[in-house]
Amino acid sequence: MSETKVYTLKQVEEENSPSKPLLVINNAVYDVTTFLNEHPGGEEVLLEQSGKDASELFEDVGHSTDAREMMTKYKIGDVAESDRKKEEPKETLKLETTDAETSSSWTAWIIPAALAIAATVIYKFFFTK
Ligand code: HEM
Repeated sequence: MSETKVYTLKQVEEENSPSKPLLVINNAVYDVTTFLNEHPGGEEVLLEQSGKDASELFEDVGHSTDAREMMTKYKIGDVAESDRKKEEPKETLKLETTDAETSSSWTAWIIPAALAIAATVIYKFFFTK
């Protein structure tokens, strides 16, 4: 825990071995060697994912807060900025979504407003007759 290194995904793959299984979860690197026997989900799933990014599977299981606290003991480093793929596209998508929502909300205002004006004009014609 004291030493925090920066790993590229390639380095994780290379340093990973059956005697030293490494996992990438949410952009952090974990050495689960001493945790294999303790994992309530079994050592097999950890070994299967070793050397890889297991974030999705880890989140799919819905690990508890206890599990998340526990994993800090096995953290040996972080994934290099250049290899952190997931965060960036999400931010870009969020911005795009916000833009689309903003423009569609304007459209959503213009259509009812136009309908209201049209209705007023039509009613006025009826009342004048
Ligand atoms: C360092 C990383 C990990 C830690 C500290 C950890 C810890 C735990 C803990 C404490 C539990 C018990 C339930 C809970 O408290 O949520 C659990 C269950 C489980 N874990 Fe993990 N886990 C890790 C990584 C993974 C990964 C990468 C996978 C899948 C590839 C996985 C699959 C499972 C499964 C399937 C269970 C459910 C077991 C059951 O309910 O029968 N875990 N884990």
